[in-house]
Amino acid sequence: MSSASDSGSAEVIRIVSRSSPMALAQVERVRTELAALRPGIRTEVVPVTTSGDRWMGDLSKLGGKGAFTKEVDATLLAGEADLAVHCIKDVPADRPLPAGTVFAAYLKRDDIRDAVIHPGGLTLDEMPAGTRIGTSSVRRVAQLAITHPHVECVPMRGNANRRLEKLDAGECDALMLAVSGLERIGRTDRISEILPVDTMCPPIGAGVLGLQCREDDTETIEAVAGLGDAAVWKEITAERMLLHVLQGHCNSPSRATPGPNATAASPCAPGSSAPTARRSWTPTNGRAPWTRPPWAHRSRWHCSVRAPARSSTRSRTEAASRTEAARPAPSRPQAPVGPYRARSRRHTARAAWWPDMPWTPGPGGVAEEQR
Ligand SMILES: NCc1[nH]cc(CCC(=O)O)c1CC(=O)O
Repeated sequence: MSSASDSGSAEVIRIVSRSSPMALAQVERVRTELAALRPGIRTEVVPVTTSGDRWMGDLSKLGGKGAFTKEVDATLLAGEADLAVHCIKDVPADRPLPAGTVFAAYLKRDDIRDAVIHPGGLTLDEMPAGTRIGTSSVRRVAQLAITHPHVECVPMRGNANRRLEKLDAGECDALMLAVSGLERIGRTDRISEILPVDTMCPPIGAGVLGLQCREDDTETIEAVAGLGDAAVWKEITAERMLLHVLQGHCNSPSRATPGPNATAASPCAPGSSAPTARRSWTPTNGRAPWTRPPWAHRSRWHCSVRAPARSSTRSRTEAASRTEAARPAPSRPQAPVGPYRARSRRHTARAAWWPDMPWTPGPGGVAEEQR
């Protein structure tokens, strides 16, 4: 937060976000809620264009990760803004938040479901074979392949307003978009069908906005923390932990049903043609992978629960006289076999920060509860 020298004692929070109509609507929600909570604080908007907005090709070719968040994070870290508003769905969970930033709050959750938009008002079941659904989402493509194999998915990028224009221009016959996003841009009138979550399981983080601050900016963190919803904080922490263990991201076919009663999650579309569908976590070692990921021995988190070293029968002196190099390497858990093992090996370095990501400290005592 910064004090505006020109307006006396008034405090200003500069809010950075993508510049799409949906993102700007999200910022307006934050400004309205903040105005009610902290009427003394002024807000300014800093819109930025992200690489995800600029690149109209396949998102996975951009590295697929953080395409909608990188430039926003950079603006926050550069001190050109004090608060970033992100769709949690777009924030990678297979890596930590950019160093020096934290989430101060997750807002109350919106609708988590996906909608179908067909100009003639048809539902998926009513659509003739070969109907072209405009979506580039691996998750949507994979699930449609199971439930509605008669329709065809065609790549479709651009912000939601732009996609609606492309639909009207005949680039596809129907669209799939998040209900929450359509609510934000005021276009729920275009919805022809809302899909239940067991037909189209939502992505991790669906319908949730996160408020990200610099971690040393306690003033802003304290100012906006009150906008957060405690139940959503728990849901998002659990969901992002899951995505982290799967090493998934917004362009991998992982799905989770969020909500207080939902704990189930699965990689979608086994056997689907989506290349990342191979990233199934089906345990090959008879153990649920999230209980102890194969790289967990690298982490402080796991160290703290590691079994004590086997007691030695050698005398203390004998043990002490042994050189460091001669000491046997600490035993490590056997990695599971199969593709999961190959992957975990490759990601060992990145996995070293495992304990930091999901346990991002939160304000208002939530962090205490998490530990
Ligand atoms: N990557 C675009 C994006 N990021 C978040 C949402 C929807 C809103 C949300 O779930 O928060 C959308 C649009 C869409 O999927 O239709």
